[in-house]
Amino acid sequence: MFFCQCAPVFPPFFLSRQPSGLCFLSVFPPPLPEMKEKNPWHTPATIIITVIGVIAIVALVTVAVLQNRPVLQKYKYGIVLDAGSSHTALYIYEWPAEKDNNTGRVEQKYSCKVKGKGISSYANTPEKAGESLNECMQESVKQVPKERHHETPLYLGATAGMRLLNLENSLASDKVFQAVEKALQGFPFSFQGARILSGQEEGAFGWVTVNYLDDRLKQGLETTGALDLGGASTQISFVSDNYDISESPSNSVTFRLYGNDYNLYTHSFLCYGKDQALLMALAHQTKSGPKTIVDPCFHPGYLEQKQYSVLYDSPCVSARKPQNPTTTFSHTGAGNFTQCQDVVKKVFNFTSCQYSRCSFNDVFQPPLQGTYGAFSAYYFVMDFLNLTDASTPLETVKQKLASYCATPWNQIVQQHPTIKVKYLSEYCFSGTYIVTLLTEGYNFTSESYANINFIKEIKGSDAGWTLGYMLNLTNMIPAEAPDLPPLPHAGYVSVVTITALLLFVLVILSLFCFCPGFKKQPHIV
Ligand SMILES: Nc1nc2c(ncn2[C@@H]2O[C@H](COP(=O)(O)OP(=O)(O)OP(=O)(O)O)[C@@H](O)[C@H]2O)c(=O)[nH]1
Repeated sequence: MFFCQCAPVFPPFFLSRQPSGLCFLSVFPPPLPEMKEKNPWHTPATIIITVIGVIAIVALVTVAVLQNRPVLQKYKYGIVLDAGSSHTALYIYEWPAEKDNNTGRVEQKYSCKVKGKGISSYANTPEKAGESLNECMQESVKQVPKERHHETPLYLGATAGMRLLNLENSLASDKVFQAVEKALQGFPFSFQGARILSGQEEGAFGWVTVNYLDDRLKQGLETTGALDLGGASTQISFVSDNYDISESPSNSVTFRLYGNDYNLYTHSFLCYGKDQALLMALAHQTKSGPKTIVDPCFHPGYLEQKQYSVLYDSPCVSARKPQNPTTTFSHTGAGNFTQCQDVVKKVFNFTSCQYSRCSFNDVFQPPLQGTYGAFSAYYFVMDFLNLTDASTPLETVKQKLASYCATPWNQIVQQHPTIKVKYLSEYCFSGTYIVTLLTEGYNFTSESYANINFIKEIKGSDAGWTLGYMLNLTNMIPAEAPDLPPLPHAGYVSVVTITALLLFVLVILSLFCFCPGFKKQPHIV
């Protein structure tokens, strides 16, 4: 039977040979032989192994430390211009450069509100549409690091304002786009074109944005619906388990994102943004071409001279223009919420529905489901009215609106001296319109109204279609879930280091215990 020579190990441990011949690890030194032995640590093999071991441990620890050191992040960028009916906004998004095709989180780095009105308002002076973008674009040049300029995609998406202009005068719409494209090509970014988004795209990308920012897509959680109220159109998008696509295929958008399939219901109502809805409500009240209207949606004491030509300029109302009206009319307020709701209801058609169920205007809508994020003008208006708290019951919302609408105009102006008079005068109408659209239009009840969250942004990024649009065009959301390694990086390095250390100790022990080549007879001097 082979028993090893008891060889030296690292202090403070000692290997001592028992009478049976086996070696035992002990903290006590073996009894000194009567003969004087040469120090066994000084054998060449032991020294070489120890040095290699120490170098290996130092190397492993260095690698582990370096690997886990926070590295200076490099980012990539994307720019999207939201050319809306009321104004244009620019957004810069950034994400870690090394993760751009799957796991990296895209965040809004910067936003800029273009001065002036939306690009559709420049139909008669298209070159000014291009010029209007210069200030925000120049700021973008500073915001994006120079070395990234040429690879930063730049997109312009136009929504309902340009949809309406295109319907009304497609030549004028083309000229506005030409001017805008020429202006954007003058910047050092990778310009990817300017185009009108369909209402369906606007709704679907708004839904993608909200659910992406909430991390619902990556984690495969139940999604939240998206309610977007613009100036000229409004969108509703949600996933409903009871949505039979065959009933209305045009409202369906299907996605496969991170390995999950989504069948989204979405609809965009052109002319039902809050500015166009106000024009429709005014058109309803001026059908006969009166000189004065007493509008329940405006505060008592409000008085403004308005022009018929401006009111009926929009294609949403132009067909209803009264015959031979006077040039102007006096727009006065009565401040009555209930009567205002009656006026607002007139802009919807609730009577015709060729489907199993409808929202309004003969548009199919499946049963509402889950929670909703309501953004853009939903947020601006409800935030001003202090009605964004989801715990406020619908009845209380209506009461507060009634009290706000009844407040005299001069009092309102005094209470809010810094707010633009145009915005201020319209909050009574806008609030009433929002409540009516949600309850009478989309069929939210007192109960389901509590599922609506009025939001401006999520985790620092604005809610809206722009982020979803860019994520789609840059393929930033994979159809399949990325294969993630079973261990995080730090865990992987730790496991490797500990395993290597254990192996090293094991090798040393086995060398001395089982390898005859390493047997060393004590030198007797
Ligand atoms: N009170 C208030 N209203 C705002 C503000 N910004 C925009 N609005 C108004 O809110 C409405 C919606 O604005 P946006 O979401 O920018 O809509 P848009 O993109 O111009 O319109 P669409 O082309 O229909 O999408 C418009 O009537 C704007 O005039 C704000 O800061 N405060």
